[in-house]
Order: sequence, then C-alpha cells, then structure tokens
Amino acid sequence: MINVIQKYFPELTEKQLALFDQVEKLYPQWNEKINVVSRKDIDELNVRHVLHSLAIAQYVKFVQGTTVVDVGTGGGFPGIPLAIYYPQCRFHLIDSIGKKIKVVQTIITELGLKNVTAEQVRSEKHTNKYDFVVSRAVTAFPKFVTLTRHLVSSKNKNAVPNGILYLKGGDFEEEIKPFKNKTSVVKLSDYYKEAFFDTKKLIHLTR
Ligand SMILES: C[S@@+](CC[C@H](N)C(=O)[O-])C[C@H]1O[C@@H](n2cnc3c(N)ncnc32)[C@H](O)[C@@H]1O
Repeated sequence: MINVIQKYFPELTEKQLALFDQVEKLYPQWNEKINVVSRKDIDELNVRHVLHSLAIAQYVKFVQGTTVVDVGTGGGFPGIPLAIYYPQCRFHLIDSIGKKIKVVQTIITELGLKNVTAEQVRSEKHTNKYDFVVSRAVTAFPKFVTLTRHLVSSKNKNAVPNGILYLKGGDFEEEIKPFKNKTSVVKLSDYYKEAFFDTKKLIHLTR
C-alpha cells in the first residue's frame, strides 16, 4: 500500500502517487527475474526501500536544478524514489555491475522518468561533479568517502551544504570519527515511526 508513503509525504501529487504505485508493482516483477532487492524485503518495499530512500527528502528539500549522483544504486535505491520526489532535479544512478544498471534503465523507461540516467561505472572512475552524492549500504563510511568525495561540486545552492548523504544502519561511531567536524547524523526514527527505522541513520558529510 502506498498509503504509508502518502502518510509521511502528503504533498505528493496524483502523478507522483501513481508512479509510486507503479514502483510497488514493477519491483516484484523484476525481482523474480533478477534479485535486485533482497527477497525478504520485497513485501515491505514501500517501507524498507521507498520510505528509507525518501528519508533524504525529509532531511533536505533540494532546490530546482540540484544535481545528484546515486553511487552503488543496485536496483535503484535511493535514486529512483528521490527522482520521483524531485522531478525538477537531475539524478545519475551509477553501479559497477552492468546487469543491475540494465534493470534500473528498464525501470526508468517503464516509469517514464525524464530526470534520471543510469550508467555502469565505478565511482572512482567517474569524473562528473554533482551537488550531492546519495547512497545506501555500499561500504564502510571512510572507504565510501574515499571512493566518492571527488564527485561533490563546490558551489552550494541548497539549505544544507553540498556533500555526501549516506543512509546507514547500526553503530558507526568509530567510522565517522575521522570526519567529526564535517558530519551531522540524523536518526530516521525522528522522521518515521515504523520499527524498521529504529536503528537507521542518515550521515551528511559536507565537502
Ligand atoms: C549492497 S548493494 C546496495 C544497493 C542499493 N544502494 C540499495 O541500498 O538497495 C551495493 C552496491 O554498490 C555497488 N558498488 C560497490 N562499490 C561501488 C563503486 N565503487 N562504484 C559503483 N558501484 C559500487 C555494488 O555493485 C552493489 O550493487
């Protein structure tokens, strides 16, 4: 049920709600062919994938024209839900695995999204600049920073400074110590009441 999305994002338009409805139908179909989302999570797609991705939209409302790269997008998270939420921003979804990018490209086409592109490339080899790097569950935070920091542009245009927005669960106190002065951490239980979010956090590392 997409009601859970509407509950937290009452501002969504009919068109956006229709797209989330389509997402809910498309992923189980694709997952049968290629396991892009863990099988136990597919029944909880709206909470565990869509709402989780949209936590970034709870943290910052991107201004029109903001550019975002989703590094290690896998099956399209957090990039696809964010691209639906922000039709006036541009999203580039990258992953090192070609078959994942093929599925993501098909999903983009089936949803008819015009503000998203997807590419098979490792972040270390990618050279474009973006206002934000978004990501979930790719690697330990210090390594992720090394792999992606060069992708963040210097010109800020949003209410929060450009940087990395990383969705992560568990205890990572030690991992973020080296970046202490440049990070803010938000508990997702501040945004959502579902138990799934009790251990989930968003790290914002400024450039
Ligand atoms: C655990 S999956 C997470 C997928 C998705 N972000 C999600 O949360 O559902 C991690 C993904 O990161 C990709 N990946 C790891 N290192 C990468 C890099 N340096 N550049 C691009 N993709 C990378 C892997 O191929 C894999 O698809």
